[in-house]
Amino acid sequence: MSSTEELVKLSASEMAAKIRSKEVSSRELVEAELATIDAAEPSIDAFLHVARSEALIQADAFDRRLAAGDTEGLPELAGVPIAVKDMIVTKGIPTTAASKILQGWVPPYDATVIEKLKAAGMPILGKTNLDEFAQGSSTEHSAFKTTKNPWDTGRVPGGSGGGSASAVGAFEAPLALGTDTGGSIRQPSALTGTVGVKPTYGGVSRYGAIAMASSLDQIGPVSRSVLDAALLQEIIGGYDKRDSTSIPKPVPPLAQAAREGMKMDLKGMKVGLVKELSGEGYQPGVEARFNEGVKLLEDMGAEVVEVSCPHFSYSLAAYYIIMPSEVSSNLARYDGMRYGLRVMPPEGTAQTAANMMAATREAGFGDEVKRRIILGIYALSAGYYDAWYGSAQKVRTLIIRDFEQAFKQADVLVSPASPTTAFKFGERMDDPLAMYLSDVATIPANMAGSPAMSIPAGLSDDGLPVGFQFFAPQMRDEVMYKPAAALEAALQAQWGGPVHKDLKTPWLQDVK
Ligand SMILES: NC(=O)C[C@H](N)C(=O)O
Repeated sequence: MSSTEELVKLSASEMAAKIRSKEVSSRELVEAELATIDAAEPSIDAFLHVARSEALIQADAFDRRLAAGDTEGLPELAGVPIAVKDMIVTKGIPTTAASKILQGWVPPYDATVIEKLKAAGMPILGKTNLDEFAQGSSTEHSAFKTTKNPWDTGRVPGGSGGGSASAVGAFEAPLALGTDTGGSIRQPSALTGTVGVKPTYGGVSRYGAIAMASSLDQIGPVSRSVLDAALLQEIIGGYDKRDSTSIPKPVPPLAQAAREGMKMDLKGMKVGLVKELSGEGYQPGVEARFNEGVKLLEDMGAEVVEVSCPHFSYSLAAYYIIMPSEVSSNLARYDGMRYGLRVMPPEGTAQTAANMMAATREAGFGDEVKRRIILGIYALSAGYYDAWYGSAQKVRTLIIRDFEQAFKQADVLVSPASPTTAFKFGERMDDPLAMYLSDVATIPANMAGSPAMSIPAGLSDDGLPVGFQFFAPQMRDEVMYKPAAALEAALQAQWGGPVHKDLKTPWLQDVK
């Protein structure tokens, strides 16, 4: 039996191989991750809730199934534990969206992706921290705690899914689920040296994902390797009749594409460098690592061309009209009537339903959420609707056309995933625009509904991880997995292992 540290540093597919060869049980893996969580949480704070007993029960059930030889239909990652962003509902396990307004709510049902994880025999370790209702880029807007970046605990892990990214980055979980509305999987992955994928819109069911901006939201994988992300997306993806935007098509062969990529041969592939996603505002160390990555793609036989997507420059502005509009409508359901917090109006005020709702929302929502609800209501109000919301929707169409044009010139597009490395706590909290700009490179894919992913591209001059982003055409997610796996392999050959081999993990020292 390996030590806890050795075990938790394995990739998910390596863990799965050890389960199959009976070297470890699912229970042993869960126990190792729980011990790591206990040791890491005082410094990392990635979890809002650790589902200790549920995870052990699920692991034992899987181990019994394996012992009985009942393995039919089980995917490759069967038995491997996973963490889940607290934006996804889990039956019997508290789900808060990191908001006081949902504190204490225990969902009576599972999201489709959770049902699929359970069917795959994957124990759920717990629920990870996020910016309240997934609104933010640093996880500092959580109503409960701030998650630290394992590469420097004085810095943010990105957001909104900083909890999932840090949990995977700090070896508290081999895998996690996130949600990505404007970059909330990819930007935290870039900042923590993990792999983060936003699948095609409609490729993974949103049933049971707490709605932020429904036309943009998408659930996706966080992992420490490209192959692990592919294997996980194959498990959670596919048609679901309970999500009206779900695409009735099978999941593309993602793991096969990743394995193809690991052969490091990209002859015949055209890679498009997105001109608008570099230059001003991009940290020199980020651009340097990105350019080296592009060079490696070329060395493996890819042809690199520059493509222009002129309307990408408007995507942040249009996103900040469309997203708050949808937020203002989706968050209207938190009315103190049905679930979560209820605050009665102060004494001396009329005890009406309207006053109760106002008091509940005043106490239950944080400042960033209130800011977006106000922006959204304004953008949708009579007289402003056409000017704001209507124009933003037109920009969205132009962004979709930019992608269509670009994919005529290249098979896959690339850019840095985040213009900067991880920033310090507090640095962007008083300046919402600076915070919003963190997502400038990730938002275009959400606007177009197309798939995109970030993989580690090494460390910048400041010693912090840099994310390399790939974009693929809609419903062709496999197209990005091949070059991503190839680049990962080429980089690892250069570094002598995955990027996190250089991560100092003092919290693991005392874990037995
Ligand atoms: N959920 C996301 O992708 C959110 C994005 N970072 C935002 O603040 O809107």
